[in-house]
Amino acid sequence: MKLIILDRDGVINEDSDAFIKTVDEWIPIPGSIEAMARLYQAGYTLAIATNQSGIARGYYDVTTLNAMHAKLHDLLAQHGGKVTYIAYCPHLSSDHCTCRKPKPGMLLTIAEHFGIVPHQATVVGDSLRDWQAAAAVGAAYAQVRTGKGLHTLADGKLPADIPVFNNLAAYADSLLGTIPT
Ligand SMILES: O=P(O)(O)OC[C@@H](O)[C@H]1O[C@@H](OP(=O)(O)O)[C@@H](O)[C@@H](O)[C@@H]1O
Ligand SMILES: [Mg+2]
Ligand SMILES: [Zn+2]
Repeated sequence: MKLIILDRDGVINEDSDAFIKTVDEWIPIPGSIEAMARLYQAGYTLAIATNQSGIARGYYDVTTLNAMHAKLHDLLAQHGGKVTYIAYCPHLSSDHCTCRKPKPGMLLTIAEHFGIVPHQATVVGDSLRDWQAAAAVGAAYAQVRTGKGLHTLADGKLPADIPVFNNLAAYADSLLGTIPT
């Protein structure tokens, strides 16, 4: 199985330091929906592992989160794409859960769901904690410059050999060997 586990905010959709609190604030990064559709049509299975501490903070609830993901599913369906599994962590760091990135709990849950070992997956993220979660289970990792990506890269804590892409579309182009349009 070719499994790609995507971070959500800053990779698929625009991120905000004020959190993405409503369906209207959930806005796809240009090219990301199309990139996910191309990956799906090329035989990749797509999943999402996303921290959503905004739930614990009371900024939005699970019903709103599900409405954001319904919007994502609809957009993907319109483009012939699909995301098969969405894992989210609703907790705060102080909750000491096992699912909040940088812990790999969501990656382990996703891998178990698909019956694979986690190191067979590739994680795509914009934040250091996305890489840390991937590294914890030996999964491959690709960094994007969107969302908090440039800030993450400027921090200089990512290993120098991590592949970096301008956005999810560029990652898909690289993986699929397509020439950017
Ligand atoms: O990038 P993913 O994991 O999909 O989601 C990140 C979001 O849950 C939010 O995560 C928060 O981090 P804290 O939860 O406050 O540490 C902040 O970085 C927000 O800007 C961001 O929107
Ligand atoms: Mg992110
Ligand atoms: Zn959690």
